[in-house]
Parts: sequence; C-alpha cells; structure tokens
Amino acid sequence: MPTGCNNKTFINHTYANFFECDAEINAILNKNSINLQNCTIFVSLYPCSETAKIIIQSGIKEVVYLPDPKSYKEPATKKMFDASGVEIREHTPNENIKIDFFHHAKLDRPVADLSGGNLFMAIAYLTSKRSKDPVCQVGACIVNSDNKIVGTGYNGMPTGCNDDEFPWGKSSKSNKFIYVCHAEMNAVFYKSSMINVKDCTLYTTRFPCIECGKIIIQSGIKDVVYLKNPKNGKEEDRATKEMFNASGVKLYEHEQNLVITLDFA
Ligand SMILES: O=c1ccn([C@H]2C[C@H](O)[C@@H](COP(=O)(O)O)O2)c(=O)[nH]1
Repeated sequence: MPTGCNNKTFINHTYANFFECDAEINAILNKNSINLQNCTIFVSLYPCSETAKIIIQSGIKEVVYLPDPKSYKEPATKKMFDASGVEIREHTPNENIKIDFFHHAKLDRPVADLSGGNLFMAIAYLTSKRSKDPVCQVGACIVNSDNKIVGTGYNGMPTGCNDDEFPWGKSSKSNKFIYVCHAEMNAVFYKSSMINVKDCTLYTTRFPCIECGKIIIQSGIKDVVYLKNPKNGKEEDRATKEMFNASGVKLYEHEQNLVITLDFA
C-alpha cells in the first residue's frame, strides 16, 4: 500500500488492488541513488504494462525476471521495452537457497517472519554467500532510519584483486588476512552513491573486529546488530565493545531463529 495507507485497513478494502503499489514502483521510488540511468531491475514477476512504463521513464536499461509459468506475459510490455531500448531477460536460478541460521530453527511458521530486523539479517547472511573465503563467509547490510537498505558487503579481496587468484589460506605462504577486506568495511564503502551512513544501522553476521569497529565509528553508523553466535565474546570483541561504548555506537545481539527457504520453483 502507499506510504501512510495502513496495510490492514486497505488490504480488506473491496478495491484493494486499486491501492496496491507494485514491487517495481516501490523499488524505483525508494531508490537511494540520484538516478537509475542504465541500472538493472531484478523482479520476481514479468512486469505488467503499467510498471513497464515506469521502468522506461526511470531510465532503467535492463529487466531481469523470474520465470513463472502461471503468470501472464503482457505483450505490450515487450513491445514498449523493444521500442525504448530496455533489455528484458529471464533468469532461472540453478538452485534453491535455504537460509538456516545455525540450525536452531523453529519450523512452526509457514511464512517467514521478516520483521524486527530478521529481513536485514537475512540479507546480510545471503550476501555472505558471495564470499570466496572457504572457511568463513561474512555478510553485512546497512539500513537507514527509514528502513531502506543503503549498502551491503561481504569479505572479499580489494577491488581489482581477483577473488579467485588472491590467497585464501592461513599459512605464511598463502595468507588471506593480509589482503581480505572485511564485510563491514565493504558495506560501508560500497554503499549506494551519495548516501551518508550517519545514524544508520549495520547488520552483520559476525561480531565486528576491532578494525571494522573503527570504520563503523568513523562512518557515523549508530547501531550495530550482530548475529548471535557461540563464538562471540573473545578478548578482541571486548575491545570493539569498549570503543563502541566510548563513541556512543549501540550494540545489539540478534538471535535469528527461523529458517528461510528461497524456493524459486
Ligand atoms: O569482523 C570481521 C571479521 C572477519 N571477517 C572475515 C575475514 C576473513 O575472511 C574471515 C575470517 O576468517 P577465519 O578463518 O574465520 O579467521 O572473516 C569479516 O568479514 N569481518
């Protein structure tokens, strides 16, 4: 529903469909960069013609959609995209993704509860899966006070240093620690352009190390939510806590107790 239109009131309205904002509209209007020229939009349904017009007018140059045999492919959408030079292509994920946070999941809910930070932690977790670190994959997600995602990151080699070529070992001959950029650092530096992360919240799947702690403080982030893990509580964590305390950064432990399955079938 549009901002300000209470979901519960409008959802039961006889003409509920009239009020609903399509996902694409929300993605385009809630963007964080100045313009969407040459951007790609990923959508879970083939866009209808109304949405296609908005996509074209926004400057988006590519649409990637999930194939769904049940959904109708409006021919006008393709006709308009072709005329306006917007590429459209289907994306078939080659595997389903199960986000199982440390296996201590409650399976009693048919629909995942993505409130209370669960969504942002899930996005941090999903982002971590892009890391090529064979031992430890970390993900982070920065959210502003309007609950909009402004940055994500995972542990990887610096820009230009190929993740498949730089070492991921721990020995003196092959030492990842010299090179690797931590997830939190990447989330801060790879935030959407022009966005200030001052007063934002950072969600991370690992308790931030002291070096990331410094970057977090200097960037102006005010809240850090980390995933509960029995490995937390090391000496090093105490140093991060001390710095956060002194700098007014609030720390929250997040217990993710659900399993989210991304079933693309
Ligand atoms: O706050 C942190 C701490 C660590 N990381 C990254 C750096 C490495 O790639 C791994 C840790 O590897 P281990 O073999 O488990 O020591 O995690 C991070 O992104 N953020």
